[in-house]
Amino acid sequence: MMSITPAASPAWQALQTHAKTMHQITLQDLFAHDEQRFDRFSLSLNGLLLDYSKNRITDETLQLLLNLAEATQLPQMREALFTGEAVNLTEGRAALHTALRDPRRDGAVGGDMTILPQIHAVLDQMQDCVQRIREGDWKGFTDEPITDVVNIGIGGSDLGPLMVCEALRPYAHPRLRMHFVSNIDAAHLLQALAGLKPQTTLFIIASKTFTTQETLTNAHSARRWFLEQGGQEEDIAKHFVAISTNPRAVSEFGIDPANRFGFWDWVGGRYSLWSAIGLSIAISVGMDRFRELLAGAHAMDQHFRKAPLARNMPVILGLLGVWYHNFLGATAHAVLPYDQPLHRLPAYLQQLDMESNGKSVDRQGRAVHYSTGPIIFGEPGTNGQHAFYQLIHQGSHLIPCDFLAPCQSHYPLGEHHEMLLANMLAQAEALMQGKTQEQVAHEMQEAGHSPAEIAALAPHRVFAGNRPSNTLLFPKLDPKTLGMLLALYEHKVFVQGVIWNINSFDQWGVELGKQLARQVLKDLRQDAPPSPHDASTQALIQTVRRYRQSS
Ligand SMILES: O=P(O)(O)OC[C@H]1O[C@](O)(CO)[C@@H](O)[C@@H]1O
Repeated sequence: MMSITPAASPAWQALQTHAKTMHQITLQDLFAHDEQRFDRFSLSLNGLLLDYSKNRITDETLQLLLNLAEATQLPQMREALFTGEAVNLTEGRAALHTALRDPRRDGAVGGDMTILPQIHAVLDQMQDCVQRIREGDWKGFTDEPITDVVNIGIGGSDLGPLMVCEALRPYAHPRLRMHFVSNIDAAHLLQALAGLKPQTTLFIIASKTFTTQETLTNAHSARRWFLEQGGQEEDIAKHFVAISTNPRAVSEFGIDPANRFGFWDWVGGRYSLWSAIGLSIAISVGMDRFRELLAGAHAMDQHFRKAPLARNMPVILGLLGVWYHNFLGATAHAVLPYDQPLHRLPAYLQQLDMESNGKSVDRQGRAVHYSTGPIIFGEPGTNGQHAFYQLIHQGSHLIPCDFLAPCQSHYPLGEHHEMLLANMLAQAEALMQGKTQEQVAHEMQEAGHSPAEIAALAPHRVFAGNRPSNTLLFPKLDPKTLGMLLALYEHKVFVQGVIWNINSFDQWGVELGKQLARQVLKDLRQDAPPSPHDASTQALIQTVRRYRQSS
C-alpha cells in the first residue's frame, strides 16, 4: 500500500515532464510517422478488439504509465482483489465479484474453501427457479404461467440487470416480458403495473440491504396492488421473490424464506449483476446464457490477472484514463456504444465508475491533491452525434471517447448496420484528423464561396482534431462478449482506483442526502413544526407545502 501519495512519486513526476513534450505532438503527426501504430497499440481477446492507437501516446508514454502502475503497486493490489483481501478497507470487506464468475464448484479463493460452494449453491437455486418460470411450471394463483417479471431495485440492483436484459433482448424468452422499477416516483411503478395481471406477474424485490427507501416503498406498494387486484396473502409466495443479503428483513416483508436468493457482503452493489441480483437476466435469457455471461467475465478476469501489464486490456484502458485525467487535463470521458441494445451501458457505467472512483480522500484518509474519477457520460450512436458531439469535436474540453460496436447486428435490415458502423468509424477518424483552415478554405472555394465569406466562416468550420478515442469491436453482442466487456470496465475502474490510491468499493458520498431526506420528509407535512434549515431549503419547503395545498 502506498505511504507517499502517487503524485509525489518519481513515476508521476516523470509523466508530468513528459506531458509537456506531448502537448507539442499531435495524433496526426504520430500516425504520419508510424505505420505500425495500429499493430503496436491494439490488443485482442477472444474476438474483442481494443484499438487504442488513436490516443496521444508514444511508447515512452506507455512505459512511464506502466512505471506508475508498478510504483502504485498495481500487481500486488490486483492479487489482493482476487484473493479476497479486505480491499474495501473502510467497510473491512473483500470485493470478490470475480469469484462469482469462477466456474469451479469448489476449491480455494484466497485460502477460503467455502466461497465457491456457496456461490454455486445459489446458482443452482437460480437455475431451478429460472427453469420453472421459463417452462411455465411456476404457476400463479390461478394456475397460469408467469408472463411478466417486475424487478424492483435501484442502483446496482437495477442498472446492471436492466442494461444486460436490454443488451441481450435477442435472446429473450418470447413469453416473458421484463419490467424494471427503480424510482420512488410512483409514475415508474404505476406505469410498469398498467396492463399487468397479478395472477401472471412475478415481482423480484432486489436489494442487497433490504433497507433502501425507494425499493422498500415500491415493494410495499406492489404488494398492496397485488392484494387489491385479487391476490391473497397466501398467494404472495407464488408472486414475490427477494434477492438480498438480509434474510430477516425479507421475512419481515412477508416473502417466503425459500424464495430468497442470497448473496454476500463482499459483493458490492455495482458489482452484483453476476450474483443472484442477475436473476431477472437469467429468467429472460435462460440460465445457460447467464452462465455464458459469467464465462465471458471470467475470461476477462483471467486475462486481467495473468497478462503482462503492457498487454493487459483493463490496465491499458485504466492507464490511458489516468494519462488524460491527471496529465492532459481531461475531466470527462464519453462512452459511445454504436448498438441500440447497449443503450443503458453509459448509465450503468456511470454508477460503476463514478460511485467507485468519485472520491477525494485516499486510502489512508488524506485529502488527495490530484483529480480522481472522471465524469462519465454517453448515449448510443448515432443519436449522440445529433446532440453532444459538437462539444467533443469543437468544444474547449478534451473528452476522450470509447467507441464500441458489434460487427454483426442481431437486427439485420437493409444497410442500417453498415451505416451505423460507418458513422462510428468516421467519428473516431474525424476526432483525430480534424480539418484545417486551409482544407476548409479550399472546400469553400470549390463550392463557390467568395473570399469574404471564406474569411468570415472558415474559422467556425475548422476542426482542430487531435482528439483521442479507443475503439472496441467485436463480432456480435452475445452473452460471453458482453460479460467480457463489463468485466473489462470493472477492472479498468479498479486499476484507476489503485493508481489514485483511493477505495473504489465504498460509497459514503450517497449517505448524507439520504439522511437529510428523512428530516425533510417530516418537514414537508403541513403541520410540521419548524426545524432548522438554511434559508434556501426552508423557503423551498414552504413553497412545496403551499403548492401542495392549492389544487
Ligand atoms: O441493493 P440495495 O441495498 O437496495 O442498494 C441499492 C444501491 O444503493 C447504493 O447503496 C447507493 O445509494 C448503491 O451502492 C446500491 O447499488
